Amino acid sequence: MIELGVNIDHVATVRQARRTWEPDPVWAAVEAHLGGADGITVHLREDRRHIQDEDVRRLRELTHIKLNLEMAATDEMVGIACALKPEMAMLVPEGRHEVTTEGGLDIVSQESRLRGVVARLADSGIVTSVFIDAELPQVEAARRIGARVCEIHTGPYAHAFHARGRDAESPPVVAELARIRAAGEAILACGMRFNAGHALNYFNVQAVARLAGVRELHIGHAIVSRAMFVGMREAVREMKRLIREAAAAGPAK
Ligand SMILES: CC(=O)[C@@H](O)[C@H](O)COP(=O)(O)O
Ligand SMILES: NCC(=O)COP(=O)(O)O
Repeated sequence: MIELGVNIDHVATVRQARRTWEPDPVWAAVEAHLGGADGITVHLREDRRHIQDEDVRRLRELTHIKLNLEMAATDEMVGIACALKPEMAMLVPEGRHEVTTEGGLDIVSQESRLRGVVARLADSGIVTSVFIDAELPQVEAARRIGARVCEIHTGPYAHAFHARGRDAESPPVVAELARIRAAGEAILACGMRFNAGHALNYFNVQAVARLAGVRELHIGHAIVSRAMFVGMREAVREMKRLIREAAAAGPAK
């Protein structure tokens, strides 16, 4: 079964637009769970533009939902993770001016520092995932620093899919998907867990869910957007159904 981690960052984005108390991301997490989410993802950004420290603390205190904490590989964030002990911490690159994460973490250029971060997290019982581009040197570096999970950045595939009018057969879309597939095969060959995420939505998710060996998809913006119209439980149910159907169809020939 492919698990769905629902990213609730943008529930907090709406709340922070007014610096008020609603909508509550913890409530959204519970609704997502009731809709069938297998876990919750939050990205505690250094600039705290959406999710706040208190949200993560309340998620841990008030729910028993598996938590994937996305974070920059900084001392501050590692300290927060070690105190809150999410089931998984995903290391991501952060740019202060980006609208959302623009690329994968460059592990190759900072291997020794990141090896220390992974070791600190492991000492607190936290599994480390790394958000990387679909590039074999990054996969190999992820293994060397001791990451147990790689989440492949699906943004380039999603953007190609959108730019090509949702034509799954168009060469750029096929090429991006092939890159994710090759990275996934390398991740599995290294004995790591193969996850994927970023900019997945109700139109583009099925091709990714059909990739052999993919274990978890992390999806936020599309689900939160749909939840505005149909409610969080239904938005999650619909996404789970698409993923289930695609996985049942098996890898594309
Ligand atoms: C790492 C990733 O692909 C996303 O989870 C993204 O970083 C979420 O953060 P924002 O919601 O701030 O875009
Ligand atoms: N790691 C990807 C994630 O959590 C969700 O990203 P998006 O669906 O909001 O682009």
